[in-house]
Formats: sequence, C-alpha cells, structure tokens
Amino acid sequence: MTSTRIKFCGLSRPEDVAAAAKAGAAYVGFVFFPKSPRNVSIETAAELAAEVPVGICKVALTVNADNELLDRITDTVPLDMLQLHGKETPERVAEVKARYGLPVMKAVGIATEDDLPTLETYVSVADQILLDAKPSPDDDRPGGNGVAFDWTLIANRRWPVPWMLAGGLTPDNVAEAVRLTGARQVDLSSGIESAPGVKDPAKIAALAKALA
Ligand SMILES: O=C(O)c1ccccc1N[C@@H]1O[C@H](COP(=O)(O)O)[C@@H](O)[C@H]1O
Repeated sequence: MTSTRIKFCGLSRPEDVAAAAKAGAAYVGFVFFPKSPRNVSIETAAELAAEVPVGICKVALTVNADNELLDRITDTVPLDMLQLHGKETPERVAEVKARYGLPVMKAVGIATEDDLPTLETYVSVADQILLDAKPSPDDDRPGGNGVAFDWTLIANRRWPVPWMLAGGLTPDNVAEAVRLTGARQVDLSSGIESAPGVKDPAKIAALAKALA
C-alpha cells in the first residue's frame, strides 16, 4: 500500500467508485461544473457518495459556486470536504468554511514563480491547498485539462497546511512528480481516463501500482 494519499477526481459511475476504493483512494471527488465532461447532477453524486466506503474522504469540487448551489449540494450529498477550484478569494473561502462546517481545499493555479505567493494568502483560511496548473485564457474550465506545471517550481517548498499536487498527473509520470516535489498527496482526473469523463479502471489500478 502506498504512503502517498491519492484523490481520484471526477468520478461519475458506481464502477469508478469501486475501482478507486480498490486502488486505495484516500479521497474521491465529484465535479459540479456544467462545462466539465465529469459534471454530475446532485442526485447522481448522492447515489455515488452512498457507495463510498467509510474512511474515504468524499469531496465536492465546485467553481465559483454561490451559496444557493452549495446549499443544494451540501443538503443532499453526504460530503467530507469542499474543493473550491475557481477564483474564490480568501474571504470567500473563510465564508464557505464557516457556513457549511466542512473542511475546505482551495485550488491555486501555478504557471511561474510569481504564482507562488498566492498560495500564502490561503494557508490561514483553507484546510488544504491544491496546486494545479494555471489554465490558459483559452481554457473553458480552470482544471481537469491534463496539463502539468513545472514541478521544479515547488521542489523543497512547504506550507503550513496539508497540500496536494494536481495537474496532468498520469500513471506514467506520478512517481517522478512525487519524487521531485515531495508531495504526499496527489489528485488525478484526466490522467486516469480512456476518454474525457470516462474513468479507466486499468489506469486507476496502474496509478496505485506506480505509487506502491
Ligand atoms: O475535472 C474537471 O473537469 C475540472 C473542472 C473544473 C475545475 C477542476 C477540474 N478538475 C481538477 O483539476 C485538477 C487537475 O486535473 P487533471 O488531472 O489535470 O485532469 C484536479 O484537481 C481535478 O480534480
């Protein structure tokens, strides 16, 4: 069993949940963002969440969600964490955390050294931070694009809250990413798919093997 904690994100079918659990998932993520090929309805997410074994953290990923959407999600889906993957400010992160009483993970896009100070603005309000590749202006979603950032930018950097590495990770590159960055947690979505939005059980198993 790997010591690296894995988040399998963008699950949309019961068999995805089963494959992630079998591979030793620490977290599973459900995407609530209509522009994503991984978008699930609140009802589907509730059904999937009910299948998640005890001990695996169930995460709802939203992008600039308002309270009305977050109310509906949290009223219906049994969750353990909220992942904010948009342009939410530190004040909004604090507001969401207080309103829902759930741990919050804030995603921050990284492209160059200049993006690193942004991380510091969230460490006092977020329970975890997630370092993802910064989307390009042409991307119609802020994550799940299968793009990696330059991992050497964060080699030997540490933050006072738990953090997760994301962006373009695959079974083929995840071990090197962990070695270079020292990440103890990784988050994958498109790298474990056979087509956009379709999780591949063989890639999920290969990912776990790559970190074993
Ligand atoms: O997965 C999506 O479609 C998505 C949509 C909007 C925001 C974030 C999204 N995914 C998250 O992005 C990172 C990196 O994904 P990938 O492995 O490069 O495909 C990860 O945290 C996903 O959960």
